[in-house]
Amino acid sequence: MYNYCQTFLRFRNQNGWEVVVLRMQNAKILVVDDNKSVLSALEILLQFEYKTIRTISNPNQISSFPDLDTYDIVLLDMNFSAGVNTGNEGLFWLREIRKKAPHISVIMMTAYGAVDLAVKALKEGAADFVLKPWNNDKLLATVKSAYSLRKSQKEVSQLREKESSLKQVINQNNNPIVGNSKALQAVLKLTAKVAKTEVNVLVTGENGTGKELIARELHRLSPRSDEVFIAVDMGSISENLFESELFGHLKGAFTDAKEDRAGKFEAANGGTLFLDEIGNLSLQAQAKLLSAIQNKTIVRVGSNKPISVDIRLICATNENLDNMVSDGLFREDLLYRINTIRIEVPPLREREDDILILADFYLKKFTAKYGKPGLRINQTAQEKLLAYPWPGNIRELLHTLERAIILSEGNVLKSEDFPMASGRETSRQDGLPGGASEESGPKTLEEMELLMINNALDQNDGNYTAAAEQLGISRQTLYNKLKKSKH
Ligand SMILES: Nc1ncnc2c1ncn2[C@@H]1O[C@H](COP(=O)(O)OP(=O)(O)OP(=O)(O)O)[C@@H](O)[C@H]1O
Repeated sequence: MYNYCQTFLRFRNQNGWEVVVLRMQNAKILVVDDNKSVLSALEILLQFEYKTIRTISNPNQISSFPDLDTYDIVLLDMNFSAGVNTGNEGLFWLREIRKKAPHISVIMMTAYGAVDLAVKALKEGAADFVLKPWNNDKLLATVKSAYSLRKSQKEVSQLREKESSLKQVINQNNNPIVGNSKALQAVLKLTAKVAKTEVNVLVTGENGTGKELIARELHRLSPRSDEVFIAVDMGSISENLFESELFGHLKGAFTDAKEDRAGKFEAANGGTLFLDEIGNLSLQAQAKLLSAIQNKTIVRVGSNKPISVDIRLICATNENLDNMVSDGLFREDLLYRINTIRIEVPPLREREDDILILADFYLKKFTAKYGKPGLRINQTAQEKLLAYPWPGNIRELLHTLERAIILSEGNVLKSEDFPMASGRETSRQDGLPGGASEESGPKTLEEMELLMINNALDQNDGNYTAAAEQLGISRQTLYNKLKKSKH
């Protein structure tokens, strides 16, 4: 009696009876042998374990065998013509199968004493071989491991497929870079030039100017564009999570480490890692980052095993890192590492030519989103948009438009639909915000920003998140600006 114990599941039902269920593998197996009794013996043996068994006695049928590529395993005899023992026929058919369906695991069946032939077959891609006459248990074990191999190959290829579609989704840039100004065109030209290289890039500029868009463009135009682009906002990572977020951790390394986890460096391996708000890093975190960049290796928290990583690094900041270096707040050696090429994205107020083009782009986008086709911006409103200094840059412009479109009732957006807090034109026509007179009003951009922040906080009952949202800046930036104004 064969040992079928792995094939059955035994359990007791609610009446206490032992129930035995046949556990069948969903595999499809094809057996090719010119000896009919071999075919029936193998069919009987295998049908207890595997769902689909087909047999053919003439190998010529292999070429025209329907849905061959849906099979998982082929058990293939090495010698077909009676009296011929060279095994060449078997090798020929092995090649044919591998040509038509390279993923199939082929197990060769060879006569005792023909092991050298079997080795030849292994070199040509066979998964394994069994000697005839076979031992049932051994044959079942061989088929079982060939099927496990086949299953894991299937899983790997499915995972690869999923990975590649995920990469496409992650890398998909639904936000094109819009604008015609000379300043933006110069930035795009430099971006395209630098993208082809592997150098580390530092993208600088005020909040909302499009630094992340430029970083994505650098990746899109780079030789790594088929790999992932991973963005990390350093402003939102707390000091004690920095290491685990970036370098990963082992299970049990700290209280919340319930399982091993790869960090962003490993996730970005082969692709681009974008570290936004790099100026927010503590000196301690800067030292760890520098070591990872210099050595091109990371060590997961709780481990001492270095892991090599291959990433292209892009950093961004709205801070003046040179000043931070002078003030001892940023490591000079780190700045030197991340700063091979610097791309400065100009603020929107310095590229006025882009304002109406951007407004038109986002008008189309939001009118489609909110089902308000045909909405247009009238002349005075356009002039107001052009005159406003946009301290929150493009992010503020698109939030302003979105709000105006949501609240609009007619077909035309007028000046009063854009209640900006302040601006060159606004201050002339509508008076300064918060009742400030021209003399007592803010004199510098920083003062104006502070006034706007305070107004937004008032309007949102002191809620920082809502105020930041209204101004089109991140909560962290709002904090930074308030902190700066107190010094
Ligand atoms: N040239 C542009 N064309 C179209 N949309 C733009 C452009 N520049 C920026 N945007 C949009 O403005 C928003 C802010 O851009 P982004 O996040 O790239 O700015 P940022 O400088 O990285 O901001 P932060 O410093 O706050 O991280 C995004 O929604 C982006 O799609």
